[in-house]
Amino acid sequence: MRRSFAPSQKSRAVQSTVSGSQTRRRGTSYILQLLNSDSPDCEDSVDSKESCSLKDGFATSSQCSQAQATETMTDSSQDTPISTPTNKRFFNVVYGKQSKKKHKTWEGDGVLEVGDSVVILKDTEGKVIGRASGKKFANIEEGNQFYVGSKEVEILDEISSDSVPFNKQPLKSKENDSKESCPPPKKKQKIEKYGKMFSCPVKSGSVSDAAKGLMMPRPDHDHQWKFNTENAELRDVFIDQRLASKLRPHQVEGVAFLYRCVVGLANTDYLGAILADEMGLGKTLQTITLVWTLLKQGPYGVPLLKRVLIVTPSSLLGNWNQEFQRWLGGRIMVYVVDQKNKFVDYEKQPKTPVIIMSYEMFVRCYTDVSKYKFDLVICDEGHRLKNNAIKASTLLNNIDCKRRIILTGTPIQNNLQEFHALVDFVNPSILGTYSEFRSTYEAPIVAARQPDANAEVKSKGERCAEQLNFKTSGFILRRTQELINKYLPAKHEAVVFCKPTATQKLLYEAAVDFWENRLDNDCAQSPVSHLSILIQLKKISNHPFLIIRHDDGDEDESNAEDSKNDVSKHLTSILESNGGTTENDSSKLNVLAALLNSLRNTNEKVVVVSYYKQTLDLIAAFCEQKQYTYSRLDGSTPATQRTAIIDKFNSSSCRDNVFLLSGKAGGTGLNLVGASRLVLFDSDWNPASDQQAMARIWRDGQSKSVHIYRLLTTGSIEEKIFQRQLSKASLGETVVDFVASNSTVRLSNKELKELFIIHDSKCFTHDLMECTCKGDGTKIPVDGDDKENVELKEDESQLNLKTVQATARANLKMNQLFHWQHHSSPFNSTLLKEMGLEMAESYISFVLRNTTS
Ligand SMILES: Nc1ncnc2c1ncn2[C@@H]1O[C@H](COP(=O)(O)OP(=O)(O)OP(=O)(O)O)[C@@H](O)[C@H]1O
Ligand SMILES: [Mg+2]
Repeated sequence: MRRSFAPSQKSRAVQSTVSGSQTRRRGTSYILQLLNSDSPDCEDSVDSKESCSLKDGFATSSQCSQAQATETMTDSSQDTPISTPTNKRFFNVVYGKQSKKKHKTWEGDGVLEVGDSVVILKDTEGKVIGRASGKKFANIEEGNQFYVGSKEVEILDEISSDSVPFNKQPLKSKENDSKESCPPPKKKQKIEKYGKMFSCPVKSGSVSDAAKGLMMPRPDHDHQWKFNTENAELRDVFIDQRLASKLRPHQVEGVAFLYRCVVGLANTDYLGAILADEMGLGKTLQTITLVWTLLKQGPYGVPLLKRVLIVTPSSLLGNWNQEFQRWLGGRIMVYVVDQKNKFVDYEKQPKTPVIIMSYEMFVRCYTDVSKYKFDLVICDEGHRLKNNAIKASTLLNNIDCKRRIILTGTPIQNNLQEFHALVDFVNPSILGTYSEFRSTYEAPIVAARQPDANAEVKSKGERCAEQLNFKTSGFILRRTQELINKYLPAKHEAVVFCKPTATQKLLYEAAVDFWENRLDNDCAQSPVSHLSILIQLKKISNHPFLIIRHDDGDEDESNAEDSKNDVSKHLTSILESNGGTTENDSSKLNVLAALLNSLRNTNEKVVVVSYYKQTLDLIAAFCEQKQYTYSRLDGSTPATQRTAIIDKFNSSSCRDNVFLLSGKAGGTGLNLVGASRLVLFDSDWNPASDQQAMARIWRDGQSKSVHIYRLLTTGSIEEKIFQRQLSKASLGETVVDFVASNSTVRLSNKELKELFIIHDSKCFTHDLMECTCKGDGTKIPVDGDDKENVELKEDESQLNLKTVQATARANLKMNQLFHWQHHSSPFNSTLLKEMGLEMAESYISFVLRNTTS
């Protein structure tokens, strides 16, 4: 009996064909379509022992992302015997020796060719490095880590076949190297000049008085000493009035900050900056303003910049171009490198001052790009440079340009090593080598966060954090979203706790029992990894359909051991003996169904975010069955189509009801203001990813009130991830204040059990808060200061909130929930109606709700 989801290439139109007849089904539905798929056999390929060191305790945050990564790999996949070029997928990867280390050292960049049953790892020249077969890889997604032959690989992103470097003719190198270099500054007698500086008159900038906008800070004597080697007259630099009049106050401050950094007013030796404003604060406009200003002006008369390189994720190329047009109209020439606009053709118009290209394209065209001189390099969504072993990172580092800006809404996700990598990119060596940094800052800060740290260790850690903060605050700026609340329409956020259905409960409990039984030392069978259980619990929470085991009988020997322990096989047989599954078996899907139904005859559009391709396939099938039209953007969407898909969906003429978005592929940077509702169907271990995804619709340009729904299966692993996020989000925030998250917590089996079991409650989170409200939405007055120290009730099941040492801000974050409305079922008559969830009442046990207006 073989069942499968359609492969990714086909997933937009769900594959529905006939297979064996042994499946037990209830009713006809899109599930039926899926079950009837004729796509060939599938199998899960759980390889948790290798992919994630989740052995004796709970995963660290990066382990968790690995866990997820592996999880996506375990989804069922197509198993077509012959792999043809048309059904191949290609991914940029980094590869290296197999290692269980959290921070891996990668050997190089490569490309992974994924056929239906074979994956081939090649280096960027096309040389084969390794192969793997016998497992199915159709659901590989960005961030996955696994082994191919003797190598370990990490998936960076999916690329189309024509983007594969060795599938292409090498780009033609230019006959005439048009490298433009700034003339070397004439050496001058600095002593003389310094004396002259004091009397140097300051003239107005190159813009006319009428057009004068905001004035930028003036250089001090040190700056003049170092940079005004020509002894030129000082000029005041103004932000063009046409732009200045558009900037929000925080953006004026942001532009001035960037100006101080890249001009060298903050530090004459280091000219880099990180603009780490939260999502939607307009980092693009701030950057464009800086670029425009310095392309026209400079503190010593001549414009500071001639040529600027902007590197961005491919899905944002169009966005950057549009933003340049929006704010500057035709006043600036921008060269966007894409499939049509080759980089080699830039030599025909080398005076175009701004080049925008994707990270992948930058790597491919590096030889040509490096022939040009750049005065400023900007890396959008630059947190991807946190891994300095990635080729893009190394090559960008090689660019001979001291002025570097990273833009990111989520600067630190896991640890201080990543932070060091980002800082080292913008201001090389400012914090020393990583090993120096580790001994000076990271080790004491992390030690201070250990549960058993004594007072001395704690105080040393705090001192180091303060020093680090001080050392970096001059070139890192982060502001929070509250700054733009007043410019945006109301935002209604809700965490919707969805009661598990009977099938979900049955499977959930069976999975935990299965794991527990195998823990028993006397048990003849080997234990089941915690990771496999986590995977299954998350699948069950999304929809029982996702656990169905696809047994194709061609497992090789290495899989035999896994299959013996195979929990999904066990669960599949339980599901089948229980009569199979229908769409009603997922409470979250029922809630989504109710929402879509309530919006059917309106012009409101909904973004639905999931981190799992298989779940997006399922929702796509659901939409088709219910005749909702949808757009979709995931890792397999070619870069060339992304902008068009987004623009089409945002346009008022587009009638699509739904936008299916992969949280991994499209979470960052996108503007999806065409939709006014967003459903986060599942959550990531990393709160920053969820925040990124949820910020896509509540941005400047949004004209309607927005509704954001985070769906959690009540009492399940999802709720526990949410609880962990509440703690970790706060840690993440303080990381810019440089207090690192200590993510090396391990849990005992007893603690793991607490984590795995489903809690029978309307809202486990509310229970842990020990909130005394009646759950009728009436807020209990909270004295902010008194509540400052309220934490979740100590409980072993809380993912060791205590041991990750929730900071004061973590408490504050948790406390924010006290300011939300708490609604327990049965609900008052208007609540669910207002939320568009009236039809889903029987599936919802609790709602946490908040409005920002
Ligand atoms: N001053 C402004 N007035 C009107 N609209 C603005 C202003 N600043 C930014 N915007 C708009 O706000 C939206 C979000 O801006 P942008 O994409 O630059 O955010 P971001 O900070 O880069 O967020 P993310 O981290 O999600 O990429 C864009 O549509 C942009 O045009
Ligand atoms: Mg952005």
